Amino acid sequence: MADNNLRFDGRVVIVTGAGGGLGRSHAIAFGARGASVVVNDLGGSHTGEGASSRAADLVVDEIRAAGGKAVANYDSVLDGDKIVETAMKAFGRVDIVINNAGILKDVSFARMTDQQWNLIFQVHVEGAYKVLKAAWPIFRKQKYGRIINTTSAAGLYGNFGQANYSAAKLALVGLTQTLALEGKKDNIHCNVIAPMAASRMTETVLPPDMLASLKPEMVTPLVEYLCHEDTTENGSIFEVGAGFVGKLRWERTGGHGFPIDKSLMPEHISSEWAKITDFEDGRATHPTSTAESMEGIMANFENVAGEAAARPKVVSADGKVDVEAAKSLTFEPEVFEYSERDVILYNLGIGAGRKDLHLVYENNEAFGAVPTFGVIPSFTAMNSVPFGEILPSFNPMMLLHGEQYLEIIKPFPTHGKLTSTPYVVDILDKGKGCVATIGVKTVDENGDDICINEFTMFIRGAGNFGGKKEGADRGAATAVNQAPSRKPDHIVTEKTSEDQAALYRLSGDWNPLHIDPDMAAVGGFEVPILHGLCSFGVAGKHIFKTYCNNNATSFKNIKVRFAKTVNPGETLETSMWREGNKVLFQVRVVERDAIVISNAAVELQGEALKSAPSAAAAAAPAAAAAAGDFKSAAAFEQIKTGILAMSSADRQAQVKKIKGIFQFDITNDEGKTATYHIDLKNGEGAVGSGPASAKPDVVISVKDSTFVDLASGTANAQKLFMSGAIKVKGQVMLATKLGDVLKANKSKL
Ligand SMILES: CCCCCCC[C@@H](O)CC(=O)SCCNC(=O)CCNC(=O)[C@H](O)C(C)(C)COP(=O)(O)OP(=O)(O)OC[C@H]1O[C@@H](n2cnc3c(N)ncnc32)[C@H](O)[C@@H]1OP(=O)(O)O
Repeated sequence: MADNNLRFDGRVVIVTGAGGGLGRSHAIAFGARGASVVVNDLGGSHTGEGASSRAADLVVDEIRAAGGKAVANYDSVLDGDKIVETAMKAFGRVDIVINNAGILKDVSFARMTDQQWNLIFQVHVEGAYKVLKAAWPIFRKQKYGRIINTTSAAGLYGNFGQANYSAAKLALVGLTQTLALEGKKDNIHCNVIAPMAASRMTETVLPPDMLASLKPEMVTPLVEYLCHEDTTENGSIFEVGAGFVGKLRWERTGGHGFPIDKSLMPEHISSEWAKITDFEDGRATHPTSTAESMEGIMANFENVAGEAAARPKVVSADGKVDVEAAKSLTFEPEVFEYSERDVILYNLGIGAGRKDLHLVYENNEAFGAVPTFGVIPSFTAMNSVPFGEILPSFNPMMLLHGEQYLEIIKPFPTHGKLTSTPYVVDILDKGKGCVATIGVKTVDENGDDICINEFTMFIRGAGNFGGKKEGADRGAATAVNQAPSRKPDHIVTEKTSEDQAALYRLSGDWNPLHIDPDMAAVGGFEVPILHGLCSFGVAGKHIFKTYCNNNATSFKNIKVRFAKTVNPGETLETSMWREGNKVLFQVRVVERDAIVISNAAVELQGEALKSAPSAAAAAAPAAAAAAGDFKSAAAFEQIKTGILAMSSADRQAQVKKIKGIFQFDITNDEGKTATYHIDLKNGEGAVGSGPASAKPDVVISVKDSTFVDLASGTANAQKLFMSGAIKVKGQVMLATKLGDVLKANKSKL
């Protein structure tokens, strides 16, 4: 026997229609367990006629006699504010509302009058509304409220002679479910019960021997349980009576999706009727929200008949996947036209900021995308892959990005038009999920190859379709890339922003999983998660900075596995190990100590192979920089290697130590030369036109075809030069970078 430990001391309960039957039972039970009770009853008959105070008074007396606290209220539920006022006047608060009052006007639909219809709606629906409307602001303010609405089996299933009552009772289910959603954040819970009990109302529809066993006291305990402060149940429907308590939910068949590009005719419906109505074929689901209810409809958006009909069938009726048929499919190429704005947006989306001018400022000499940008043009190509057709069961909310491989063939221009064509690489059956890899080849306007991507998707719950478990070895794309056990050579830590996913999605991945809490909940996540490709970009940016001097040609390829999800706002820590021409890396979420990117590597090429520092190599120029030894061309080179490899905070600190006079002689195609100098004192200085007044420590001569004649208007030219608007190549880039750092240091420029 359970203890009587579900108490309601200090709580105030309103029970409507509490003069008899269920309401009386609820009121007495709450009174006995410490609650102060407002016993509302108009005192009318079960059909709504008459009014007397007696029914409510008797129940109040009963509660008081047992040592409880109660007051009577004789208002109609249509005056719900007066009932709530009674509670506030008598007890100063309201915690629980039990909408129990109701009447019947049973008559067959053929004979039902408007008045009979309207009256039932008034008492049941409008009455519940009025009481709740008055209590709601109190609940919200105190961040607490418990509501029970009372529906009926007649509402859930219909009942002969009760069209008005059935319709009104089902309205209360809708009211309950919406209030549960709206009240959740303020700790207001709302549930609905369909009781079966002997009462003045059921007397008219049930035989006497059944009524005897249907005591209201067998319903009330569920109401008490649902209204207790420890109960988390919210938005649920229960059937209760004669000692039975059960929860009710919706069930929907797997249904049938018709092609969206063909007109739908009743004959089509007829031909698929068996499937539309089959609850037993293992495809039925139990949607619990509007978002879940829409899943079937959303999945069907990709059901395009014209193209589908022309393609070989990949998934058989029994769910088997013909991978070879999938590989033979060809899909429409997608064009991605972009400008510097898109490059900046992408770089911002992966955490670049105003301090990374070469990533966010189009006029900066070194402006360009982090090489991981290569996933963006190809992402659009995913639009032409009919996932619903090639995967055994596809639900976009259950899709997680599993792995990514990107091979860079040619550096990306900062604007242009790229065309990407997808193809199926493999479809594996991993039991827990289906793992599908889609390749995408991207070419520029000349048809030259720019990059190749392989997107691997893990679709949870779509496995066990009898497919193969292992795919072929595809070199770097499937390399294991085990992180070494030694200490990382480099670690870069970066806190993502709470708005990271909101920003990243603007680069083309509009998946609602990353922005819409309801959709994330359908996928089983507490909050919208960060895009895998966003974390991928953040880590890629760390490697780009650490090993590549931000040189866009230094990534040959990059491969990652998304091992765990990341939430926007978490701190990503990239650990890096240089092994031959690879930088092996992994990413950890610091707050949860969880490895979120594993089995990852960047293969370096070109300059980066020569200059990419191991930990020891990086230390030497940094040490030189720290010692302030900048007065030789060699030391200047060290600045370049050492300082630019540092984090921006360290770099700023080092630049502050720089002393020296730097002179730049820039010659254009016509042989005109302009000279500028920077006199740095502790990292501060201004660009001057003409040769340095004292003997320069370093003279750098540069030829640049895009360099315009700077001989006139030097003050202006000087500004342009420092802003990077004038495009110069080679070492002058470094001067521009120094200029950036100087600006960041609030130099007098
Ligand atoms: C429509 C356009 C498409 C474009 C795609 C991009 C759309 C984006 O909007 C979507 C996203 O960005 S989602 C966010 C990024 N991704 C993630 O957060 C996924 C994180 N990973 C996980 O949760 C688990 O690894 C998880 C759940 C994936 C697997 O974990 P577990 O279920 O615990 O699996 P486990 O027991 O470890 O392994 C089972 C078998 O699966 C293989 N495997 C594991 N993780 C994998 C992964 N990430 N990718 C590929 N395969 C993976 C394992 O090797 C194992 O195989 P086997 O049994 O053969 O050893």
